[in-house]
Amino acid sequence: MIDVHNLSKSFTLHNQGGAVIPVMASAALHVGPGECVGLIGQSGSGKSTLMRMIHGNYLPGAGSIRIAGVQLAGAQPRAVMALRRNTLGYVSQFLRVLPRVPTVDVVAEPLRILGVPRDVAQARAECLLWRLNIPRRLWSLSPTTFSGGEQQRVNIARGFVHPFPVLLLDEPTASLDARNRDVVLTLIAEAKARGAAILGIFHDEAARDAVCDRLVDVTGFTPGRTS
Ligand SMILES: Nc1ncnc2c1ncn2[C@@H]1O[C@H](COP(=O)(O)OP(=O)(O)OP(=O)(O)O)[C@@H](O)[C@H]1O
Repeated sequence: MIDVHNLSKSFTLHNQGGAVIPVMASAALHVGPGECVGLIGQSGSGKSTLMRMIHGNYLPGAGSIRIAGVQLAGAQPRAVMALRRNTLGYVSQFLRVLPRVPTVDVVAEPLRILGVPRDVAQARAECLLWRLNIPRRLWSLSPTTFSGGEQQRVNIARGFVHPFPVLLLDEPTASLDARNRDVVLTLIAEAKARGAAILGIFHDEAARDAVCDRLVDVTGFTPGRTS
């Protein structure tokens, strides 16, 4: 489902004399259906950069990224958007929403975009908000004023509302208490059970151990490394 081959990435710092910073070379990984793979490696080793390339936010310098058979590296923006709509879910730590949109609509939106009827999409959104312990009185309000943990849970609900075949999770349990962390781990386990391929960054080792089948150390993709 996720196949990365020979991926390289450098950043060019245009505001610092065009300095080129090589971050990654010859990166390779595979995540199959029903599998959760955790990215590990010291701070600055390139975990987020790899995740952003796989989500299509950063362009790789070279190499191949196939998501459910679709070549992402070099794909047209329209193809990337279609992949994100149907196949590739992404849960980041931070919620980005338009102001004044009610929480339940924020969560239901990925389903609405796919043409799911409003009542069905809202019911699924409400179920996730309930499971993630977002109080019902907040469902009709915009999440822009919610606490950090509440916003993260809204983001998780939005990420899990459609049964994406491929999921990218960037610190999905970062600011959650133990009770909500367990809910998220259950959602991940359920996604694996229905066959989703999941790639995650989890700084919380207990969470990582609970859901990851394998770990990939991105330090092994540091440019100039001989191993
Ligand atoms: N947009 C960018 N422009 C320039 N350099 C960048 C950019 N994004 C990341 N980098 C650099 O790439 C390297 C890898 O960063 P990245 O955020 O991927 O590491 P990480 O392993 O996710 O770190 P952490 O665990 O601290 O979040 C760092 O040296 C960082 O400074």
